[in-house]
Amino acid sequence: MAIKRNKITVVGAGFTGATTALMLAQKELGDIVLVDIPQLENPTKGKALDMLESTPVQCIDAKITGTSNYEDTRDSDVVIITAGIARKPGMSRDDLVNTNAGIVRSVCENIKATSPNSIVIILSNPVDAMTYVAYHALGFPKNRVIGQSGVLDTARYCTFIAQELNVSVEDVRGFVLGGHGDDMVPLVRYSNVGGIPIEKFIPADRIEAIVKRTRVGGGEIVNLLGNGSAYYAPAASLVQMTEAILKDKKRILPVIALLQGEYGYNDLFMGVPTIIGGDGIENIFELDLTAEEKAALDQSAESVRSVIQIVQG
Ligand SMILES: NC(=O)C1=CN([C@@H]2O[C@H](COP(=O)(O)OP(=O)(O)OC[C@H]3O[C@@H](n4cnc5c(N)ncnc54)[C@H](O)[C@@H]3O)[C@@H](O)[C@H]2O)C=CC1
Ligand SMILES: O=C([O-])CC(=O)C(=O)O
Repeated sequence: MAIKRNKITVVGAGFTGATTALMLAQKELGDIVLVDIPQLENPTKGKALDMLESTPVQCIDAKITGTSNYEDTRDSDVVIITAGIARKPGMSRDDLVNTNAGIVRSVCENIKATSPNSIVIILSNPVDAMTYVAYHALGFPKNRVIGQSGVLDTARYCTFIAQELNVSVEDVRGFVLGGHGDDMVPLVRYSNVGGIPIEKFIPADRIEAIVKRTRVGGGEIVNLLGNGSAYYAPAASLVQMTEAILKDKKRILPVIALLQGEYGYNDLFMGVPTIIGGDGIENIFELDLTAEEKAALDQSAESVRSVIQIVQG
């Protein structure tokens, strides 16, 4: 039997989508189809061709194509949705909800028709609510609909810890729970450097500053860029999730999952630690939380719920 190459579709060929496509290719995770709207078909083809022409230089074997026709995405193994508008300084992610809900819904109808067996990763903001929209539009089992927030938020948190201690980022471990908003919950108690709790190294006021900076990490980049939002670290996060799926790595990653009783929440999409492998979300870990941590998570859950209510109409 011939061994099949992985096929990965990236919907939205803007900053995050194009960067993700290139990073996926650089890891040789499969052949990549980049999709955008018909009005942007030529620029999308141009970006894909430009990336493809970099492959001999980079010694990469990956086909990269651009299109606006979902037929070209047929039977993708993984579909990444980055389609939608991004915020500008002064806006919150929630300001994007109505526009992006319409976009994500229409994209998902196409994906459902052409790649019914795919695992779908959603990036478009406000991402917890967009993952809800995608889940309902796709009708796929919950393990195959995954939102990206925690990998990125954790990457920012770990960057700041490594900077604070001037140690390798490789030795920093931690994770961030909750919604992808300013009340997300970096879990200090479960964070360590080389296995040693960060509280042994970093004074409480500095930890508090790192937690605060993590919570507004997206906004910090938005303010610096001036005309859009982050894309390098978001793309790297999407690639890590895709690799975990396609290589069935069973990585422990914080992602947005449908909660049905976990942590006491029902029918809520929010960031929690999971096992990510060939079946998508293969398990959700329920951690013991202190009363303070649970109260912070409740507040984040409430924020997510209020945005989900907008898309419920
Ligand atoms: N969850 C997260 O951690 C993050 C989420 N984001 C979100 O990702 C989204 C994309 O961000 P960027 O790539 O920077 O924006 P961008 O504006 O550079 O690209 C978005 C692309 O989506 C395309 N698009 C719009 N409607 C479409 C449709 N119906 N079908 C296909 N493509 C469509 C646009 O033409 C554009 O090329 C935004 O909503 C942003 O807020 C960005 C970074 C991190
Ligand atoms: O901040 C934004 O609008 C984009 C995003 O979600 C992030 O970078 O965390």
